Amino acid sequence: MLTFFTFLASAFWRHKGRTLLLVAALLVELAFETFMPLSFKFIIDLAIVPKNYERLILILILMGSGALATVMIGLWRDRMFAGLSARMMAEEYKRLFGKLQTLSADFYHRTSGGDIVARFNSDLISIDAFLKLIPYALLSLFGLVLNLIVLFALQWQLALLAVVGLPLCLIGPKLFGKKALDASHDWKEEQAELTSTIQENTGAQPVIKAFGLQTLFIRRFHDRMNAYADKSANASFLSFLIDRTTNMGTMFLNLATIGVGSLLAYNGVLSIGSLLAFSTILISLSYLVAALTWLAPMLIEAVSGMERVQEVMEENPSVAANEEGPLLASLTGGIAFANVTFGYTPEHASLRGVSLTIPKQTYAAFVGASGSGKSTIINLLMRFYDPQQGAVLFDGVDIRSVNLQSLRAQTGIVFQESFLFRGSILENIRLGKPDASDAEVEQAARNAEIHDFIVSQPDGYDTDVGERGSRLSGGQRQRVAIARAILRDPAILILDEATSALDPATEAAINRTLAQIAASRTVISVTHRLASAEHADCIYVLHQGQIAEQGTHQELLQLPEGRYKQSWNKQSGFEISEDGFHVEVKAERLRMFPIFEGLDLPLLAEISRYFVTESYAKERTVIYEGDPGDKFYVIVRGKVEVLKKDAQGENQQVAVLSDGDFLGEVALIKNIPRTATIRTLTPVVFISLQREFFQELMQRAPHLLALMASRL
Ligand SMILES: Nc1ncnc2c1ncn2[C@@H]1O[C@H](COP(=O)(O)OP(=O)(O)OP(=O)(O)O)[C@@H](O)[C@H]1O
Repeated sequence: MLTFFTFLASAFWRHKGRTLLLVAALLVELAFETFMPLSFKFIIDLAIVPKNYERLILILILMGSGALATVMIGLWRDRMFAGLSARMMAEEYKRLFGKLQTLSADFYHRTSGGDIVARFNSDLISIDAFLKLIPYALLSLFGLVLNLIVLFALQWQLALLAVVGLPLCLIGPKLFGKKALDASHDWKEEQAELTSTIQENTGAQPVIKAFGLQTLFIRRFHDRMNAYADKSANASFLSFLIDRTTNMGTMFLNLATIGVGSLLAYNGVLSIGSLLAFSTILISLSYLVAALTWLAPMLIEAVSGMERVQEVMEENPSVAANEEGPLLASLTGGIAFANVTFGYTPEHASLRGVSLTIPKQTYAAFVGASGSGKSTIINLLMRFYDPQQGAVLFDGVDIRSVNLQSLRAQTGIVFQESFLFRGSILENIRLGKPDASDAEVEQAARNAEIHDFIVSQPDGYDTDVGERGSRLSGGQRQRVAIARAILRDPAILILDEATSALDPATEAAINRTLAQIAASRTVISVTHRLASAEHADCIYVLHQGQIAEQGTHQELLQLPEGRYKQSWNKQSGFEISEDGFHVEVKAERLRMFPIFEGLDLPLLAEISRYFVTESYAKERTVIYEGDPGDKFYVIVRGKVEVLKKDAQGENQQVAVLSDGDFLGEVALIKNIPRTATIRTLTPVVFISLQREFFQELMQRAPHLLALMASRL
C-alpha cells in the first residue's frame, strides 16, 4: 500500500503545477455539488415559505450560473487530467522498461517472458485504471468532509449521530481489506502464469503438432484456467464483500438519521428546509461513501499491481554495469581466464578452474561436446555473468573493475540464431553502431557479402525483414547479423556457433566471409563442428567444464587417444556435395561404428553405397518412440535431441547428439520398436541405411550377421 501511495505522491509532485490546478478545479466542483442540496434550505426557508419571488429567481439564477461554470471547469479539468495521467503512466512504463534493460541474464533465465509481459499489460494497466479515477476519488473524499461540515452547521446533534455511525460503513474494508489485497496479488500471479502458458504454447506449435501434444496441452490449459478462475472468483468476491458491507452500513445510518431528524422537525427543533437539506446531503454522503468503496477493489488491484512492478524495480543486476568505473583501454596484449570457476546454479559448476590466454589478433576456437561449457566461456567474456572464482582479464585488468559498456564496445558477436528486429535491413545493421552513416552501413553489408542481395530487392536497404527476420533466409539473416557485428569494427569478434544452423553451401560461403573479416582481429569462436576450428591458432577442447586439451589442429591430432582426435575421426570420412543433398561415406569411416567392426573394406564399400542422404529442417521429429525401427542413422551435420517419455508420459531430453554420432543401429539386425524419440535442434543432414538392404548384403557373410546380433 505504502509503495503505491509513494508512487502517487512522487508522480504528482513531479507535476506539481498541474496538480495544484487540478485540486483548484476539484474544489470549485465540490463547492457547487455541496451547494446544490443545501439550496433546498434557501429556496424553502428564504423564498418559498416567506413567498419572496425575487429572492427565488435570484437563487435560481445563481444556481444556473454556478452549474454552467462548474461544467466548463469540469470539462477543462478532464482534458488536463487526461494528459497528466497519460504522462504519468508513460513515465512508469519507461521506468520499468529501462529497469529491464539493466537486469542481467540470470533474471531472464529465472523469470518467464509471460510474467514480464504481464507486468506491463496487466499490472501497469490496473495502476492506470485507478490513476484515471483519482479526481473522482478526491471529489468523493473532499465531498465527504465538506458535507460533514455542512451537516454540523445545519444540526450538530444529528450530524454527530451520522459521524458516530460512519465507522459502520468501514467495517467491510477493515475485515476484508487485507484478504482482498492478498487474493488480488495471487490472482495477478496466476494471470502472469496464464500469459506465459499462452505465449509458450503459440511459440511451440510446431513441436506440439509434431508430437501430437494438443490433448495434453489442452488438459494442462484447462487445469491452469480452473486455477485462474478460482483465484479470480476469490479476489472478486472479497472485493464485492467490501462493497456490500459498506452499502449495508450506509443504509442503516441513513435510516437512523432520517428517523431522528424527522422527530426533531416534528418537535420544531429543525426547520423543514433544514430537514430536507439534511436528508439530501445525507443521501449524497452515502453515495460518496458508496463511490469510495466502489473504488476500493480498483485500489486493491492497483496496489497489488504496483507491488509486482516494484518487485522488478527492486531487482539488482547480478552483473554491475560499473558506469562510474574506468573505461577499458583497447586490447594490446591479450585476454586471459585466470582460474575461473562458474556455475549457473550453486549445485553445478559449468566451468571449473579454467585458465588460458588468448593473445591479441589470434584465432581461438572452443570445441567440445554439448554441455561441456563452450557458450559459458562467451557468457563470461561478455560479462553476461561474472565468475564465482577467478577472473577474466583484458591486458591483465579484471573486466569487473571497468565500465561494462566500454568492454562490450570492443566486441562484436554473431550468435547461432541471430535476432533481427522488426524493421528494415538498414535499421537492423545500424544497430551495431547507431551513429553509423549510410556509407558505413553499406560497407559493412559489402564485407558481410549481403550488399548485392539487398540492392536486388525492390526496397533495397529499406526492405522489411519481418517478425524476427522471418522474411529472410537463415543465411541472409546470418549475413545481416555479421554486417551488424562488423559495423562496430570490433577488436574482438565472437562467433557462437555462428554457422552451425546453416546448410553446407551457405555455411561454407559464410565461413569464407568470416575468415576475411577475422584477419586483423582477435577471434573467439565456439563450435561443435571441428572443421570450422581447423585453422585456429589455438583450439581448446572442453570437457565437463575443464580444458581437456589445447593446441593447434595438428598438435591435437598427435595426441594418442586424445578427445580431439577421436572427435575429428568421428566427424571425418564424409563427403558432402556443395548443396548438401548428397553425402558419401568412406568405408574406413564405416568401420569405426561398433556394429560394422570386423567387416572387410570391400564389403563396407558396398554397404556405403546403400546409404541415402536425408535432410531435415530444425525442430522436426525424425523418429518417434515406439514406432517400428527399420533404419540406421548417422548424423553428418547438425544436432538432434534424444527424448524419452517419463512416468507422466512427457518427453524428457536424455542426450544431445551431433556431427558423427549415430543412432538406431539395432534396427539393422532386429525389428524392435524405437526406444526414444529423435528431434532435430538445427537443420540436420543424416545418412541412413535400410535394414532390408543391409540384410541382403549380409547374406554373403551370415556368420557376421549372427556375431553382430550377439553383440547387441
Ligand atoms: N541458464 C542456465 N542455467 C542453468 N544451467 C545452465 C544454463 N546454461 C547452461 N547451463 C549448463 O551449463 C553447462 C554448460 O553449458 P554451455 O551452454 O556452456 O555448454 P555448451 O558446450 O555451449 O553446449 P552446447 O554445444 O549444447 O551449446 C551445461 O551443463 C548446461 O546444462
